[in-house]
Amino acid sequence: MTEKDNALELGDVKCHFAQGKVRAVDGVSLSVPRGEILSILGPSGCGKTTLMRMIAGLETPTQGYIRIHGRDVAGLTPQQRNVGLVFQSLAVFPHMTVEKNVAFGLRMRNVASETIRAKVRDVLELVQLPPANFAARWPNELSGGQLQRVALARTLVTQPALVLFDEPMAALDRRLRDYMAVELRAIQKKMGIAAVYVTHDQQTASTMSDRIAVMSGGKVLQVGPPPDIYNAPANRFVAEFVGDANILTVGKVLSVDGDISEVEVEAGCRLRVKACEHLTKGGKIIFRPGQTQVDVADPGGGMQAKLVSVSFNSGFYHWQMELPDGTSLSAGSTRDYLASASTGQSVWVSVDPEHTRVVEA
Ligand SMILES: Nc1ncnc2c1ncn2[C@@H]1O[C@H](COP(=O)(O)OP(=O)(O)OP(=O)(O)O)[C@@H](O)[C@H]1O
Repeated sequence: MTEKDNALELGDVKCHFAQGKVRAVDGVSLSVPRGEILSILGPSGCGKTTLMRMIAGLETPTQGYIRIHGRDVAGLTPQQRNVGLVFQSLAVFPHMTVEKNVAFGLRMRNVASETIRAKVRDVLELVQLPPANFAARWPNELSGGQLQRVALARTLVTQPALVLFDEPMAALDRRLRDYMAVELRAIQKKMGIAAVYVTHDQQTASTMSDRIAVMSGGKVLQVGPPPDIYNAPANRFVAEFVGDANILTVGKVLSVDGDISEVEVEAGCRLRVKACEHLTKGGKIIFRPGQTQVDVADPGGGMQAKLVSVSFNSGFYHWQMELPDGTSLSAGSTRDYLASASTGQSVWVSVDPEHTRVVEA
């Protein structure tokens, strides 16, 4: 892929505050190909908003370059960058109808009124707010999800080179947020505009994105498609941030047989894991609850644990176990493998070595 195919490129971008004492963004390099939606996922304070503000032209980088469709945007104003912003705080204008809200950006650009009317109608159809029902409504006559669509339509109507979303759905409830994530992705794909979506919510990031960049302490720790980030986390932070993870510490490597190695974990049991360069004392063995098996009898090579709790939610059984040293493990399945067990009883926990991953201590 050539640089021209990228809608956005960041090269070693830094933003330091307070004479360098606060390194809000500390050397981020990323590219977003045309038509892609990339999520920046990270906890509060990791530098997501500062990164977005630099792309939008609202904050000046301390170092590094930002290119939008191949053009270095240093020194350009937010308007000159032709970047669309959808921020949670950027509410729609309460004193304007839906149609006027959406038309606003085009009117500021002195577009002919006939063209404005046609474009506003098209974009309202696209965000599923049929103009016949919604064009004349006032913001206080809309639901949270509908308001979100108006904000999106208002940004898309100007056909920006890139759209930046900063937690626009944080105020919506879980169900609506999940629904809007699917919708937003469909609209973005239809328009073909590249987008960067900032969130601390891994579920929204997974649903929405082609790729996720996980950030912590001003740095990008891993970039990849959602399944890669989930199944092959680069380190413990990523593993725990993008879902539930069972984590055991390597005590001693007992044997290596090709790709598979048997280890004794610090919690005192033995486990077969996929061999890799981090397989040394202190390395962290990570496996997902959905890939963890539980049995009432030892299937061979299982770890004996105490069943602590059982719950059922959305079609999944969820079991919480404890190893003799108190380390917690969890497992989940649509089938009730422990139907005959009661809490407090011994069960066996095992995992296919193929589903384990060992990362640095
Ligand atoms: N203007 C500023 N002056 C000094 N420090 C700042 C400034 N803006 C941000 N910071 C600090 O930089 C760090 C990153 O802030 P940022 O707002 O980018 O994080 P975030 O990941 O977007 O967090 P949240 O999800 O809570 O919005 C924080 O420690 C913040 O306090």
